[in-house]
Amino acid sequence: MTAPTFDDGDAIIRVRNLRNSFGEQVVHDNLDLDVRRGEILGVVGGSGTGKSVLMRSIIGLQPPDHGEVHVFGEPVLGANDDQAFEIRRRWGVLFQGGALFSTLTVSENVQVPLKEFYPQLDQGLLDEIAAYKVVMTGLPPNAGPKYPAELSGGMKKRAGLARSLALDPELLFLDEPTAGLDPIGAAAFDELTRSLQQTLGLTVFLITHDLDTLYAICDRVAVLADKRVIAVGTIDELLALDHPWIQEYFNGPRGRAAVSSAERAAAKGA
Ligand SMILES: Nc1ncnc2c1ncn2[C@@H]1O[C@H](COP(=O)(O)OP(=O)(O)OP(=O)(O)O)[C@@H](O)[C@H]1O
Repeated sequence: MTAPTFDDGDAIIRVRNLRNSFGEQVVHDNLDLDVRRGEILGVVGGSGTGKSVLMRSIIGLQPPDHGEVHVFGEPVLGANDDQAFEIRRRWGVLFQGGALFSTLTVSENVQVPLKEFYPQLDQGLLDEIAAYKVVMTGLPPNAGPKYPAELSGGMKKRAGLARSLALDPELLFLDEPTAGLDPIGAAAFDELTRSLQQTLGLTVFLITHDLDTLYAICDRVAVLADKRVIAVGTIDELLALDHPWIQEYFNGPRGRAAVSSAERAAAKGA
């Protein structure tokens, strides 16, 4: 199997020798990963391989046993409060399930990070920025005053995305953003992610089980297995590797269906 290369000079995220464990359970060991500036990197792996734990380690919510994590060239681990504040300001996170505050409206949810990072902003400006982010994610303007319970699953994801974009981040973390959406809703969310990434020049770290998403919008894919990232590359590069999980994942019935669907979409667009 071709060894993945980890010497990218323009890495916006750089993880080295990461180890995470919970009691006896070692989730990551000797894990390395580079995410290039401007790419959408899909992160895949079997259930429980530690995709979410990896994301939490990168954003500083899961202190590892050891290892190094640099984001924007700055060390995330061991950063003091001021340094952590400055780094966090530059990324947005959409957690699995959206993680909206149920007692706040969509607009108020979007304002949470704005108030934390820019407490001097007056209410009028906060409302204006929130309204802009709501519309930017394809929600109707009247979604702003609604509570999460009043939204469909797809609208909740968009509201979560609007909140993750509140601070105009350079880097976006998305944890299974299309989980639970019907195929049309999922495809629309993929399209939104791609178009925002292109217009805003974002880098996207995207955890997904959705093969259609990988084919539709990911520039490269990182595969988690055996407690580490076993390969990173385009889908074609991964398909050339002789690893059983990769072959089964991409060449199994769902993988083949995703290829057909991507080919149909390409033919339609041509
Ligand atoms: N706070 C925690 N305490 C104990 N174990 C944890 C904790 N967080 C995660 N784990 C364990 O770490 C492993 C990896 O979890 P993680 O949520 O990262 O998996 P995943 O690859 O994202 O899975 P899925 O695709 O099912 O969402 C799992 O076995 C999980 O039970």
